[in-house]
Amino acid sequence: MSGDDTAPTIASAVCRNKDDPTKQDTSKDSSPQNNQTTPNDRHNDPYRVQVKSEFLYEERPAILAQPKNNTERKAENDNNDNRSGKNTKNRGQNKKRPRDAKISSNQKACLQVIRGETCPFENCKYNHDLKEMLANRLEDLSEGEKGAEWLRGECPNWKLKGYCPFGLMCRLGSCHINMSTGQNMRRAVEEQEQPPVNEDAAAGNTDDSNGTPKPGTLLTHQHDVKNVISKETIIKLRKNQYPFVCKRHYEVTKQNGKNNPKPNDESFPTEESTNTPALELKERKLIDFRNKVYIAPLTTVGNLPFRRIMKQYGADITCGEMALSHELLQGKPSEWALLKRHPCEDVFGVQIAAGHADQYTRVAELLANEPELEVDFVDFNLGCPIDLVCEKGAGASLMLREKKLRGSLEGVTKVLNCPVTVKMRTGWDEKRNIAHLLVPSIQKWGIDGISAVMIHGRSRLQRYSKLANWDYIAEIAKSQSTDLRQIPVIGNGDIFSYTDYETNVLSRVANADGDDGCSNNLLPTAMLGRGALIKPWLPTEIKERRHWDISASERLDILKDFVRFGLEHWGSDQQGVNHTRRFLLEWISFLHRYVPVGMLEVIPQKMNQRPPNNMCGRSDLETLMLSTNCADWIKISEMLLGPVPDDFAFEPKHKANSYS
Ligand SMILES: Cc1cc2nc3c(=O)[nH]c(=O)nc-3n(C[C@H](O)[C@H](O)[C@H](O)COP(=O)(O)O)c2cc1C
Repeated sequence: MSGDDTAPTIASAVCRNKDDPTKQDTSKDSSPQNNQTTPNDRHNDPYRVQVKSEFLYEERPAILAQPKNNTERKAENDNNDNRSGKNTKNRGQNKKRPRDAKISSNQKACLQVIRGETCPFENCKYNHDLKEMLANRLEDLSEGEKGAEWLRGECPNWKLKGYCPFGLMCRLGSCHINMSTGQNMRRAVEEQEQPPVNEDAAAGNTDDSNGTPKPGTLLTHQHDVKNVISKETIIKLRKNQYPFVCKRHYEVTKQNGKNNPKPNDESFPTEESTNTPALELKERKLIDFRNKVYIAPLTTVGNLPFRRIMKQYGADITCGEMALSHELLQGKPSEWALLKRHPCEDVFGVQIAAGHADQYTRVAELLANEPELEVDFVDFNLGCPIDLVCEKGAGASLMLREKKLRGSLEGVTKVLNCPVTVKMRTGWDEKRNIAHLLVPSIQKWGIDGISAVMIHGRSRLQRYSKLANWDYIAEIAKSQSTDLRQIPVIGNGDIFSYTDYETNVLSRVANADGDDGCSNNLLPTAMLGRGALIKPWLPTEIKERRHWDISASERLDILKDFVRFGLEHWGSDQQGVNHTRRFLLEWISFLHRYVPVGMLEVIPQKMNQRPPNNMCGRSDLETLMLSTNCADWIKISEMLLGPVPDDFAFEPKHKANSYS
């Protein structure tokens, strides 16, 4: 990754040495640190990050935004409530969603015009006047007083493919729009690929208000499902006409007794469907999880652009965000988009949550049948603690329903020829952990194709509070019968440095070879959750066994890459910019928790330690990146994506980024 310290406004504007404002950020020297720690007896609080005293300020640095007082906060909340139309038309919408720049229909280009054709629709509400649109076009993100200069000439689609399907709507379009005619240009690039983005999106043909595609629109910014599922399949799913192989489905549900489909159920097997030939079973592929860095599924923040960053920093295995089976079965593009894989993800899994065997099995059929969709493994979600998911019998509540779980695993493994993994918590309630009973049960079912069980070392009720219980994870790994095929166990929780990995995982893998007669199924695998979010370079640290004192400008470079990947993935028009900003801010709500190694009194920082709230970094940029204030995160987003509208607001979605 290139550390471009000279060009961007950002670097020159804020990346200064703390003592001498004229000096650039000198923390760029990122030589490996040894594992020396300096115990600080004076502040021996295990729940606080021990920061060197010179990095604690008494007077708030000018670079930081002033925190809001209670009156301002209340006014803002009231304003948000009004805007979201509380209890009226916007009920059910995520009220925390940032308010983005609105684009009227007239500002959107008609698809036909962008293509240089005549629009066949009489009442088309989109704009047909290229000249007018050109005159009213929003300026490039890199232009203007507060523009993100570093993006100049960087339309990612144009750069990569020689064509930007967003045409006039592209917020970086100066490089590919003929400014006198409004024509969207093409240029020859080696190995030119087909434009990957939907042209409906290019013309803005999506419903901005809630991100739902209009009828007939398949691909949208957020829901670009090209290379995931065919348009025909989506249509069949929406019309309830997908020809599931009900015979197998029937066999699976029959084992579960009471959940057999009723004769009137749409899923009840018909004469015809029970005669459908079984899917051809191919040889099952294997995945070796040992000595790998595996990025855990992470809803919202574990998106495709983030996973590309993780691959750059040494992640071996990646997994998509949790997808809900009933939404997949309804043919919802936004849900299918969660299964999208980037070519750099060489070992990629998808995670499915369902409460019933027939749902799991049907999704598996779709995964098996869709030629575009290539997944290396399918992960069962038995860990999601959210009420909405658990109430449907999915997520962590599936841990409590063994029969359903067994039927689901049998159904899915019969249909798929890729490995299946199960990710679970320790149990529902920490006082009654059950994973050490469930894992041996799964083993006894003798289902071929289950290649690993991942244990997040907390109960459902604990969510993210308390430390992950690694002793219990080791106990689970030893709980299986030695007479049967052993299922490998991967532990997960609180890995925030290479020493955490060595202490929690490697030492237990080594110790378990001991003479207590128990077999050792704990794999030497670094499964990262929040560690990857807060320190995306953590895979490198683990592989190189070092605490990396990465500089603020290097960290900014990571964010620049994310923005480039985001504009490529979500689109480079205003809506794509809005999505990219939103996901960037969600990520920063984790990233700010990192305290640079060079500022630490005691190395390494631990996941559960709360940093002091009066820290300043070694440069203004580092100080800004340490800020816990949303206003400062927005400021960072403005450096990267240009200014936000005046009434822009953001609140992070995930409570898991708290320290509690
Ligand atoms: C923001 C966030 C989103 C998550 N989303 C998922 C998910 O979609 N599926 C899942 O199985 N676990 C999810 N998890 C749990 C993680 O995969 C992981 O098990 C957990 O964070 C424990 O690891 P950690 O202590 O290293 O963070 C999520 C965790 C976080 C913080």
